[in-house]
Amino acid sequence: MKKIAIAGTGYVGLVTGVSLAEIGHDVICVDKDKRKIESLRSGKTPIYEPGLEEMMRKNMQKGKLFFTTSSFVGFKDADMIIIAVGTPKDENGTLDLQYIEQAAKEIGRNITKNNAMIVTKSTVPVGANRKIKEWIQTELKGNIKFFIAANPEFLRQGSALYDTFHGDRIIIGAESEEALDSLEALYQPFGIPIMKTDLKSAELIKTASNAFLALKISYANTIAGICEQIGANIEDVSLGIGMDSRIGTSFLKAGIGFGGSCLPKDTAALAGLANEVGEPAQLIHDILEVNKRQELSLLKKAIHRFKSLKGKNVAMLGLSFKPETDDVRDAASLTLARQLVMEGAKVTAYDPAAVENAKKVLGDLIYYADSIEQALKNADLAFIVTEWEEIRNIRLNLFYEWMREPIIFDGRNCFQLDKVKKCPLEYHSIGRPIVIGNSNVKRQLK
Ligand SMILES: NC(=O)c1ccc[n+]([C@@H]2O[C@H](COP(=O)([O-])OP(=O)(O)OC[C@H]3O[C@@H](n4cnc5c(N)ncnc54)[C@H](O)[C@@H]3O)[C@@H](O)[C@H]2O)c1
Ligand SMILES: O=c1ccn([C@@H]2O[C@H](COP(=O)(O)OP(=O)(O)O[C@H]3O[C@H](CO)[C@@H](O)[C@H](O)[C@H]3O)[C@@H](O)[C@H]2O)c(=O)[nH]1
Repeated sequence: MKKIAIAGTGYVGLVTGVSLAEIGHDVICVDKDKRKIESLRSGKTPIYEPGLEEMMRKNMQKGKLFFTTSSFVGFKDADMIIIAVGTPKDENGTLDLQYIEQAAKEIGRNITKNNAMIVTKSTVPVGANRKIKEWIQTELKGNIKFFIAANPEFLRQGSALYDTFHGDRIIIGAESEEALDSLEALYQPFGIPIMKTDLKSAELIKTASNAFLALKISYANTIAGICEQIGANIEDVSLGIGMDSRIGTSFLKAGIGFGGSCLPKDTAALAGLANEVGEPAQLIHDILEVNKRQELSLLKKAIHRFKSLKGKNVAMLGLSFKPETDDVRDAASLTLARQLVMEGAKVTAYDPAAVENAKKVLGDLIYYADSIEQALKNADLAFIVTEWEEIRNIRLNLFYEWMREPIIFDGRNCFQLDKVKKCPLEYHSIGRPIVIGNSNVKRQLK
């Protein structure tokens, strides 16, 4: 069993640390954020991820998993150090390597073991691992030999643990056979296909994969726009397209656009790389353009429907960028909320997990509700932004009972049109015909 240190204890670092402890390694997670480390030490995960807290506590109790703010304590005698710090977008849209540089230099200053493996899991631009090697080298205190490897992460938030144990592939890029073999041995117990390649190819696989997923979504959203014009149904069209196994049904779900900390950022980074190397890629820019338009597509429909949203009470159901996470980074809800307020609407939002994070970004620009009912009470219209199960399972009649006007703009196509038709609702969704529900039922309900 190896002594493994993880630099950065966010979504990726924590899930990786917990999973490696679970298969028997001795893991220490290092993070600069004192509050995060305190919370982790007390057995509380600072992020919401199904199953994570339980598995974390189990491995802490077994003495397999530790947390520290000290790079010295974390890195000094590690056999392997996994870099999982953030790589946010900088002002030019490229990936900011400042945290990677800090972490690499701290690793260089503190490692003592010969032949230590330094593995980058953070999403980095092509060529970053070579820079990491140099940053480590400049700080080394003696003649210590180390290896570097690129090992991009493909987990999805909301199913991060599941993905770690059941992912489609593990990509390892390195300069030496020794490094490739050592990482392959580490990952073999997961039983997931492992692909070995060179450093640059591994780095590119990550951003190119995310941009392809984003491409599929923007494609579905483009086709959804056509469906709206001709009266077709995107749900059927996407299914029909995806049943061709060369295309596949996943990531063809039309909606209010893709968000999160990865798809938008990595697609922009790939477009930037293409420009930088003299291979301008309009296709990749267009993925982002379509998404920007898509985020405001429901708002456009609402403005068209009401002429003005000034003074309207708007309920917003869902704030996180997708269900089963409290993350609001690059979430469509943020763009939509800001725009609605600019239009003069009063927005009351509900989310089962993401209110605290949304408050950090939106502050008191909008109101926050503790329940779906509270958000919908007396609303003139409602937007559905995140398809949490609790939201998908709302009894449709409750929109009618609670809202002043049961007019819904559903950005996630949560409800089947034939069910909506039986209820007293006005229902606008994405890539599907508008439904004006049964007004006889409306009277019965009253
Ligand atoms: N979130 C995802 O689903 C996901 C999936 C695959 C890849 N990635 C990539 O993985 C990387 C990490 O993403 P995340 O979402 O886990 O980030 P995050 O922001 O949740 O966590 C990053 C952590 O690194 C810490 N940190 C920063 N500098 C440090 C340093 N010098 N030493 C120790 N800790 C330091 C921060 O305090 C923070 O806790 C990014 O490159 C991201 O693009 C993310
Ligand atoms: O058919 C679809 C699928 C997704 N989405 C949206 O796309 C965004 C991203 O979803 P998803 O990819 O499931 O979430 P992430 O957790 O951001 O995961 C992506 O980004 C991670 C970080 O790089 C990668 O590791 C994962 O493989 C990659 O799926 C969300 O807003 C979804 O609502 C759609 O609109 N339609």
